[in-house]
Amino acid sequence: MRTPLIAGNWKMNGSSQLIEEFARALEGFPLPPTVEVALLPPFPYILEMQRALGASGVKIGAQTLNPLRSGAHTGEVSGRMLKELGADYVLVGHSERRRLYRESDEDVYDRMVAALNEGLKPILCVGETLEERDAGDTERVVLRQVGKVMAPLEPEQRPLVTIAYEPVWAIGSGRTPSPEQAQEVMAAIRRYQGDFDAKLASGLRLLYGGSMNARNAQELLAQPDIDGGLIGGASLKVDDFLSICHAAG
Ligand SMILES: O=C(CO)COP(=O)(O)O
Repeated sequence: MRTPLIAGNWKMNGSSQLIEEFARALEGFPLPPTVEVALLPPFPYILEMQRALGASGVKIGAQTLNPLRSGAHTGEVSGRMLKELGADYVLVGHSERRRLYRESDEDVYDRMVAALNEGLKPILCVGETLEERDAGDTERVVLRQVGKVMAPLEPEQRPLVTIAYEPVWAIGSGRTPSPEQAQEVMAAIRRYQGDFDAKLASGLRLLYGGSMNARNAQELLAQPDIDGGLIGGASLKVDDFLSICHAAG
Protein backbone atom coordinates (compact mmCIF):
# COMPACT_ATOMS: atom_id res chain seq x y z
CA MET A 1 0.00 0.00 0.00
CA ARG A 2 1.55 3.30 -1.10
CA THR A 3 0.90 6.39 1.04
CA PRO A 4 -0.09 9.31 -1.20
CA LEU A 5 2.18 12.34 -1.14
CA ILE A 6 1.08 15.86 -2.02
CA ALA A 7 4.11 18.12 -2.32
CA GLY A 8 3.94 21.86 -2.97
CA ASN A 9 6.86 23.33 -4.90
CA TRP A 10 6.82 27.07 -4.24
CA LYS A 11 9.61 27.67 -6.79
CA MET A 12 10.96 31.26 -6.32
CA ASN A 13 7.71 32.40 -4.71
CA GLY A 14 6.19 32.73 -1.26
CA SER A 15 6.77 34.88 1.79
CA SER A 16 6.73 34.82 5.57
CA GLN A 17 3.13 35.99 5.30
CA LEU A 18 2.16 32.96 3.22
CA ILE A 19 3.76 30.66 5.81
CA GLU A 20 1.61 32.35 8.46
CA GLU A 21 -1.50 31.86 6.32
CA PHE A 22 -0.75 28.14 6.07
CA ALA A 23 -0.14 27.93 9.81
CA ARG A 24 -3.48 29.61 10.58
CA ALA A 25 -5.40 27.44 8.10
CA LEU A 26 -3.88 24.24 9.43
CA GLU A 27 -4.88 25.08 12.99
CA GLY A 28 -8.55 24.85 12.08
CA PHE A 29 -8.32 22.30 9.31
CA PRO A 30 -6.14 19.30 10.14
CA LEU A 31 -4.60 17.29 7.34
CA PRO A 32 -6.09 13.91 6.46
CA PRO A 33 -4.07 11.23 8.28
CA THR A 34 -3.89 9.00 5.19
CA VAL A 35 -1.86 11.50 3.14
CA GLU A 36 1.68 12.75 3.50
CA VAL A 37 1.95 16.49 2.80
CA ALA A 38 5.14 18.42 2.08
CA LEU A 39 5.94 22.02 1.21
CA LEU A 40 9.14 22.96 -0.60
CA PRO A 41 9.83 26.68 -0.19
CA PRO A 42 12.91 28.63 -1.31
CA PHE A 43 15.93 28.01 0.98
CA PRO A 44 15.53 31.14 3.18
CA TYR A 45 12.10 30.01 4.36
CA ILE A 46 12.92 26.42 5.28
CA LEU A 47 13.64 27.00 8.95
CA GLU A 48 10.75 29.39 9.44
CA MET A 49 8.37 26.96 7.77
CA GLN A 50 9.72 24.09 9.84
CA ARG A 51 8.96 26.07 13.02
CA ALA A 52 5.54 27.30 11.90
CA LEU A 53 4.20 24.13 10.28
CA GLY A 54 6.22 21.26 11.72
CA ALA A 55 3.65 20.52 14.42
CA SER A 56 0.84 20.26 11.85
CA GLY A 57 2.57 17.25 10.30
CA VAL A 58 3.59 19.06 7.10
CA LYS A 59 7.01 17.86 5.99
CA ILE A 60 9.46 20.41 4.64
CA GLY A 61 11.65 20.06 1.60
CA ALA A 62 13.98 21.94 -0.71
CA GLN A 63 13.95 22.44 -4.46
CA THR A 64 17.55 21.52 -5.22
CA LEU A 65 20.91 20.95 -3.55
CA ASN A 66 24.55 21.18 -4.47
CA PRO A 67 26.08 17.69 -4.73
CA LEU A 68 29.08 18.69 -2.57
CA ARG A 69 29.01 18.86 1.24
CA SER A 70 30.81 22.20 1.65
CA GLY A 71 33.48 24.34 0.05
CA ALA A 72 34.16 27.41 -2.06
CA HIS A 73 30.88 27.39 -4.02
CA THR A 74 29.40 30.85 -3.62
CA GLY A 75 25.63 30.88 -3.55
CA GLU A 76 25.18 27.11 -3.21
CA VAL A 77 23.49 25.04 -0.49
CA SER A 78 24.42 21.46 0.41
CA GLY A 79 22.30 18.51 1.43
CA ARG A 80 23.98 18.46 4.83
CA MET A 81 22.73 22.01 5.49
CA LEU A 82 19.21 21.12 4.39
CA LYS A 83 19.19 18.15 6.69
CA GLU A 84 20.39 20.30 9.57
CA LEU A 85 17.47 22.70 8.94
CA GLY A 86 15.03 19.82 9.25
CA ALA A 87 14.26 19.23 5.57
CA ASP A 88 12.89 15.80 4.71
CA TYR A 89 12.49 16.01 0.94
CA VAL A 90 14.48 17.49 -1.91
CA LEU A 91 13.64 17.78 -5.60
CA VAL A 92 16.25 16.67 -8.09
CA GLY A 93 16.08 17.21 -11.83
CA HIS A 94 13.14 19.60 -11.97
CA SER A 95 12.72 20.62 -15.62
CA GLU A 96 13.32 24.27 -14.72
CA ARG A 97 16.72 23.27 -13.29
CA ARG A 98 17.47 21.14 -16.34
CA ARG A 99 16.49 23.92 -18.76
CA LEU A 100 17.46 27.16 -17.01
CA TYR A 101 20.55 25.91 -15.17
CA ARG A 102 21.63 23.29 -17.70
CA GLU A 103 21.55 20.35 -15.31
CA SER A 104 22.29 17.17 -17.28
CA ASP A 105 21.19 13.65 -16.33
CA GLU A 106 24.70 13.25 -14.82
CA ASP A 107 24.23 16.37 -12.69
CA VAL A 108 20.85 15.05 -11.58
CA TYR A 109 22.44 11.74 -10.63
CA ASP A 110 25.13 13.49 -8.54
CA ARG A 111 22.43 15.42 -6.66
CA MET A 112 20.44 12.24 -6.14
CA VAL A 113 23.44 10.49 -4.58
CA ALA A 114 24.21 13.51 -2.38
CA ALA A 115 20.59 13.65 -1.19
CA LEU A 116 20.55 9.94 -0.35
CA ASN A 117 23.90 10.17 1.43
CA GLU A 118 22.53 12.93 3.67
CA GLY A 119 19.37 11.01 4.50
CA LEU A 120 17.09 13.31 2.48
CA LYS A 121 14.23 11.78 0.49
CA PRO A 122 14.74 12.69 -3.16
CA ILE A 123 11.90 13.38 -5.57
CA LEU A 124 13.24 12.77 -9.08
CA CYS A 125 11.44 14.91 -11.68
CA VAL A 126 11.12 13.69 -15.26
CA GLY A 127 9.02 14.73 -18.21
CA GLU A 128 8.93 15.37 -21.94
CA THR A 129 8.71 18.65 -23.89
CA LEU A 130 5.85 19.29 -26.28
CA GLU A 131 8.12 18.62 -29.27
CA GLU A 132 9.11 15.27 -27.79
CA ARG A 133 5.46 14.38 -27.17
CA ASP A 134 4.44 15.42 -30.69
CA ALA A 135 7.27 13.29 -32.09
CA GLY A 136 5.91 10.25 -30.20
CA ASP A 137 9.00 10.21 -27.98
CA THR A 138 7.39 10.63 -24.56
CA GLU A 139 8.10 7.19 -23.14
CA ARG A 140 11.61 6.99 -24.53
CA VAL A 141 12.56 10.39 -23.07
CA VAL A 142 10.96 9.77 -19.68
CA LEU A 143 12.41 6.27 -19.28
CA ARG A 144 15.84 7.56 -20.27
CA GLN A 145 15.64 10.23 -17.56
CA VAL A 146 14.52 7.62 -15.03
CA GLY A 147 17.09 5.02 -16.07
CA LYS A 148 20.09 7.37 -16.13
CA VAL A 149 19.53 8.23 -12.48
CA MET A 150 17.95 5.11 -11.00
CA ALA A 151 19.96 2.35 -12.70
CA PRO A 152 23.38 3.25 -11.20
CA LEU A 153 21.97 3.50 -7.64
CA GLU A 154 22.56 0.73 -5.12
CA PRO A 155 19.53 -1.59 -4.97
CA GLU A 156 18.80 -0.58 -1.37
CA GLN A 157 18.74 3.12 -2.34
CA ARG A 158 16.12 2.82 -5.10
CA PRO A 159 13.09 2.34 -2.82
CA LEU A 160 13.94 5.65 -1.10
CA VAL A 161 13.23 7.62 -4.29
CA THR A 162 9.88 9.14 -5.30
CA ILE A 163 9.47 9.90 -9.00
CA ALA A 164 7.42 12.86 -10.24
CA TYR A 165 6.22 12.79 -13.83
CA GLU A 166 5.89 16.40 -14.93
CA PRO A 167 5.31 16.95 -18.66
CA VAL A 168 7.25 20.15 -19.37
CA TRP A 169 4.40 21.53 -21.49
CA ALA A 170 1.93 21.11 -18.63
CA ILE A 171 3.96 23.11 -16.10
CA GLY A 172 2.42 26.50 -15.41
CA SER A 173 0.42 26.34 -18.65
CA GLY A 174 -3.02 25.38 -17.38
CA ARG A 175 -2.87 22.38 -19.74
CA THR A 176 -2.64 18.82 -18.50
CA PRO A 177 -2.56 15.46 -20.21
CA SER A 178 -5.82 13.59 -19.79
CA PRO A 179 -5.81 11.40 -16.69
CA GLU A 180 -5.50 8.39 -19.02
CA GLN A 181 -2.49 9.88 -20.84
CA ALA A 182 -0.76 10.62 -17.53
CA GLN A 183 -1.61 7.13 -16.31
CA GLU A 184 -0.09 5.57 -19.44
CA VAL A 185 3.30 7.23 -18.90
CA MET A 186 3.29 6.53 -15.18
CA ALA A 187 2.40 2.88 -15.70
CA ALA A 188 5.35 2.71 -18.12
CA ILE A 189 7.67 4.09 -15.40
CA ARG A 190 6.41 1.49 -12.94
CA ARG A 191 6.78 -1.34 -15.50
CA TYR A 192 10.28 -0.18 -16.30
CA GLN A 193 11.25 -0.26 -12.61
CA GLY A 194 9.67 -3.71 -12.43
CA ASP A 195 12.31 -4.90 -14.90
CA PHE A 196 14.87 -4.32 -12.12
CA ASP A 197 12.80 -5.50 -9.24
CA ALA A 198 9.08 -6.29 -8.91
CA LYS A 199 8.93 -5.32 -5.24
CA LEU A 200 10.53 -1.97 -5.99
CA ALA A 201 7.96 -1.29 -8.72
CA SER A 202 4.95 -2.06 -6.57
CA GLY A 203 6.22 0.15 -3.72
CA LEU A 204 7.44 3.01 -5.94
CA ARG A 205 5.63 6.26 -5.24
CA LEU A 206 4.79 8.15 -8.43
CA LEU A 207 3.56 11.74 -8.43
CA TYR A 208 1.96 13.67 -11.25
CA GLY A 209 2.92 17.34 -11.67
CA GLY A 210 1.92 20.07 -14.12
CA SER A 211 -1.10 22.38 -13.69
CA MET A 212 -2.64 20.12 -11.07
CA ASN A 213 -5.23 22.14 -9.18
CA ALA A 214 -8.24 21.85 -6.90
CA ARG A 215 -10.52 21.11 -9.87
CA ASN A 216 -8.57 18.41 -11.70
CA ALA A 217 -6.78 16.71 -8.78
CA GLN A 218 -9.47 14.18 -8.02
CA GLU A 219 -9.57 12.57 -11.47
CA LEU A 220 -5.78 12.52 -11.82
CA LEU A 221 -5.36 11.01 -8.35
CA ALA A 222 -7.97 8.36 -9.17
CA GLN A 223 -5.60 6.74 -11.69
CA PRO A 224 -4.07 3.51 -10.40
CA ASP A 225 -0.43 4.54 -10.90
CA ILE A 226 -0.75 8.13 -9.63
CA ASP A 227 0.17 8.19 -5.94
CA GLY A 228 0.11 11.92 -5.40
CA GLY A 229 0.97 15.28 -6.87
CA LEU A 230 3.77 17.79 -7.20
CA ILE A 231 1.96 21.10 -7.17
CA GLY A 232 3.39 24.44 -8.31
CA GLY A 233 1.04 27.41 -8.66
CA ALA A 234 -1.81 25.90 -6.64
CA SER A 235 0.53 25.35 -3.66
CA LEU A 236 0.71 29.13 -3.25
CA LYS A 237 -3.03 29.28 -2.54
CA VAL A 238 -3.80 27.85 0.87
CA ASP A 239 -7.37 26.75 0.15
CA ASP A 240 -6.53 25.16 -3.20
CA PHE A 241 -3.54 23.30 -1.81
CA LEU A 242 -5.43 21.97 1.19
CA SER A 243 -8.31 20.90 -0.98
CA ILE A 244 -5.87 18.88 -3.16
CA CYS A 245 -4.51 17.29 0.05
CA HIS A 246 -8.04 16.29 1.03
CA ALA A 247 -8.76 14.97 -2.49
CA ALA A 248 -5.74 12.66 -2.04
CA GLY A 249 -7.05 11.50 1.33
O1 LIG B 1 6.53 22.39 -11.82
C1 LIG B 1 5.61 22.07 -11.11
C2 LIG B 1 5.82 21.51 -9.77
O2 LIG B 1 7.15 21.15 -9.58
C3 LIG B 1 4.20 22.24 -11.54
O3 LIG B 1 3.93 23.59 -11.57
P1 LIG B 1 2.41 24.07 -11.83
O4 LIG B 1 1.54 23.28 -10.88
O5 LIG B 1 2.43 25.54 -11.56
O6 LIG B 1 2.11 23.73 -13.26
